[in-house]
Order: sequence, then C-alpha cells, then structure tokens
Amino acid sequence: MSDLFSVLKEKVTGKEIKIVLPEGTDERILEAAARLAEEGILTPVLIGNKQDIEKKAAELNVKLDGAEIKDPNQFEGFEEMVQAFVERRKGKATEEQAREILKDENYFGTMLVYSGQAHGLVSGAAHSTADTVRPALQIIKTKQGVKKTSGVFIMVRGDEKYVFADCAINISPDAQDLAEIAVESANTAKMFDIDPRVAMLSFSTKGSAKSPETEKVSEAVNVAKELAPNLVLDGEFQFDAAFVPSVAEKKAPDSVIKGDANVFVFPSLEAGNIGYKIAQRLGNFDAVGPILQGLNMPVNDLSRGCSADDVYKLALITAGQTVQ
Ligand SMILES: CC(C)(COP(=O)(O)OP(=O)(O)OC[C@H]1O[C@@H](n2cnc3c(N)ncnc32)[C@H](O)[C@@H]1OP(=O)(O)O)[C@@H](O)C(=O)NCCC(=O)NCCS
Ligand SMILES: CC(=O)OP(=O)(O)O
Repeated sequence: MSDLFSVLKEKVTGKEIKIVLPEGTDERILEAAARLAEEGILTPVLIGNKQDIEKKAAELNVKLDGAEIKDPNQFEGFEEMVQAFVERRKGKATEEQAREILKDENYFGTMLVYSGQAHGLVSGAAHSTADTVRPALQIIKTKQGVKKTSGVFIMVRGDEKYVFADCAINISPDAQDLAEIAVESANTAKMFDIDPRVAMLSFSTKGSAKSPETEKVSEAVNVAKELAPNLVLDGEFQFDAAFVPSVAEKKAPDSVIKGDANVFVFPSLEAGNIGYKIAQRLGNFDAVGPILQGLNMPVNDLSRGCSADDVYKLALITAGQTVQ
C-alpha cells in the first residue's frame, strides 16, 4: 500500500489539482493540508473563516503556505453560485433557500467542485456521512450507467488488501443495488492493484439457509453475473466460506471462489459498516475510505474517528481519481 501512495503521489504531483477540505478548523484536516501543500502534491482548499483557520493553524504550529482558504461569507462568486445551485436543483430550492444552504461548508465546497473551481472534495472528519455526501448526491450526481453511489473501504494490513462494500451509503440495498455495488467495487479494486474476486456475503452459503435476505443475495449474484459476465464473482457466502479455503472446500466446493475472495459485498449497510469497523479495531487493519463510487466527480467521506494520516491518504486517492 505504501507503494500505492508513492505511485499516486507521482501521478498527481505537478497536475495543479485542487482538493476541497471543507472542515477548515479541524486539527486533523489542518495537519493533512499542511503536509499536502508542503510536499507540493496538490493545493488544499480550506473552507471557513480565514482568521479562525489561521488562528487554529498557529496554535497547532502548522504552516498553510500553498493552501487556499475560501469563506462562503466573503466569496465574490457567491451570487453566481446561488444561480448555478438553483438551476442544478431544478425547482427543489428557491434562491433564498440556496443562499442559506450554500453557507454550509459541505454544500459550498461541493459547488466549488461542480463549477470546476476545484477537482475533488474530502470531508467527514467532523460531519456525519449523511451531511457529507448529501450535497454530492444532489449536485454532483451519479455518472451515466450508475444508479446508486456506494462507499468502499480498502482494508490494509501488511501485504493484505481487501475491498469491503457498501460500508457507507445504501442502508437496505435490493438485489439490483447489490449487483451494481459488486461491479463498481470490482472496478475500484483494480485502481488499487487488486485483481477482483468478488464474494456476495450472507449468513448462508449456497442455500444453506433460506429467507428473503438470503434470496436477495443469491438473486444479486445472478444479476451481477449478467451485468459483468467476465467478473470472478459468486455467492451467497458466509464470510468463512468466502475467505477460508478449507471451509470453502466443505461449504462451496464447486464455486469459482475457493476461499480466496478479496472483494466482499455485504448484504446491508448494518453488516458492512459494523464489519469494517471490527476488522479495523479488532483486526488491526488500516481502513482507507470510504471511497465513494459512481459519482461524476470525486467526493470522498472520512470517518469521524479518522487520523491526520487518513485525511492525507484519502486526499491523495481523491486526487488520483481526478487523473484516471
Ligand atoms: C446517503 C443518504 C444520506 C441519502 O439520504 P437522503 O438525503 O435522505 O436521501 P434522499 O432520498 O432524500 O435523496 C436525496 C438525493 O440524493 C439522491 N440519492 C439518495 N441516495 C442515493 C444513492 N445511494 N446514490 C445516488 N443518489 C442518491 C436522491 O436521488 C436525491 O436526489 P434529488 O434530491 O436530486 O432527487 C442516506 O441514505 C443515509 O443516511 N445513508 C447512511 C449514511 C451513514 O450514516 N452511513 C454510515 C456511516 S459511513
Ligand atoms: C464511515 C463511517 O462509519 O463514518 P463515521 O464513523 O463518521 O460514522
């Protein structure tokens, strides 16, 4: 993984990429912004009151040379942004509502990306996922051919790398959603040099239990195979049948997945979000993400439990998504 970040640094340095960090006074954001600017990798665009941000940076003894600061309350292009927002929301917000909404740093920052004044956004160190991603869902929207955005983590421990999905967005995905999440997650895996072998997870392996929940996953397997016939994918699997070869031999001997899956699609957000945090906190995996898939422009969320290093890495990944 350290290789990945070296490769990403090389790929994005000198491309004049601007990444918006709306949480301008958060300690971890400031430390990451200073590091990104100092290393000349990209231009962090911090959102908030300039004096507040500079005061906090001075307290932390971090230098913001090379970073930009934009304050929605002092922004010259604010009225133009209001018009663009009203137009994008197509009758869902009046001008008056837009003026209020755009004072929110996540909405303001997302509009900077949408209008081409920055290339991507990373937020969520101090905001819930819902408040971080809602502006992106409403303004940036999904790219053609993708119905739903979803959020994956790259789980890293030493040389081990896995993709966990969806850990961030879709609370109760249906079979169609799960199939799309699987295909998108396999594409994301390739960005991290993972040759995808996708397991659709359940509490049942190949019909060992029958319920609407297990049938949803087995239907998702069929839909995903139609969407991406060349993808190595199977299910439904319990985690051990997907991950442990000796268990796979007993529970699913005829499957193309032989306990060697590396992309895990969870059946619900409950399972995905709980699952990644258990691997992170009990299993000592680094959890990089959530990386949002399927948006027109890169916007990525952080966990509120993140470190400055997590912010730095996710900003690099976001910059990498802009030059793909
Ligand atoms: C993502 C989430 C915030 C969306 O909820 P919401 O704002 O109530 O969604 P709404 O149904 O009102 O939709 C708002 C807009 O987003 C769009 N949207 C909602 N879910 C979407 C998805 N998965 N992909 C793409 N667009 C989506 C809707 O189409 C709608 O667009 P429109 O206003 O242009 O018509 C919600 O599903 C959620 O809270 N998910 C869980 C987040 C979380 O806490 N995760 C755990 C921690 S990581
Ligand atoms: C991804 C995630 O779970 O975010 P948070 O911890 O901020 O809720």
